[in-house]
Amino acid sequence: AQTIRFATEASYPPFEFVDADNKIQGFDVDLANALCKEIDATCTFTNQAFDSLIPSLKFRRFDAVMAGMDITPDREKQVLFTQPYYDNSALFIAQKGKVADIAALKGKRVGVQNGTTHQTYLTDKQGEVTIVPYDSYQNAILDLKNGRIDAVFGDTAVVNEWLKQNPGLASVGEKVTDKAYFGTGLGIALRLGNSELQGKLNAALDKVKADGRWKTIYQKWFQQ
Ligand SMILES: NC(=[NH2+])NCCC[C@H](N)C(=O)O
Repeated sequence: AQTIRFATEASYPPFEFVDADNKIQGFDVDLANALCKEIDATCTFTNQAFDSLIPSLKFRRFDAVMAGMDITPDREKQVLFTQPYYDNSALFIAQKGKVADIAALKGKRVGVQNGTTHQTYLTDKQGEVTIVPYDSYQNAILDLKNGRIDAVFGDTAVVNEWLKQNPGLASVGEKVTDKAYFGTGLGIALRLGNSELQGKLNAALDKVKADGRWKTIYQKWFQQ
């Protein structure tokens, strides 16, 4: 059977995280395994910095990136995406009672992970905030709790997870859905030209979406 080498950045529950046994787990991993089963492939997962995923994919260190990655026009110039496998949006989070709304973020320090759409959006659209880049969102949340930064900007599903774990934090303003930045959903990134693998994964996605497997995996990770 074919082996598909997946890479991710595993500090982003519930999409991907490293468990107590040092195994990479989460929605993306379960979905990837369902797709691989469908196409009779063996799948492996490795973990590395988010901003190095696309460059390493191009260098053929692995075959696919599944990392809660938004399908955006910018990235589509560099990689080939599957059809969307999850609808996405973004949300700000801060200490409860500290930031009234998005306008109140003016002049404040906002943490984002390097290489994310959140970082690009703030750079282009929120010139008045001070962007504080992190290697991982885990470290950004620690700094938010310690008061070193005023807010963090991340994917809505992940922000909701942080809210569950941290009663002292609250979301700020409405979800941000600007398609130019947050795209048309999350996709699996492949090398440009790898339409063979794209075709297989898209057909497998159609299957698992239609037969209820997608929903089962969704409920496991996104419903408490
Ligand atoms: N595994 C991760 N750390 N993912 C971060 C993804 C952030 C955002 N959805 C993006 O595509 O840029």
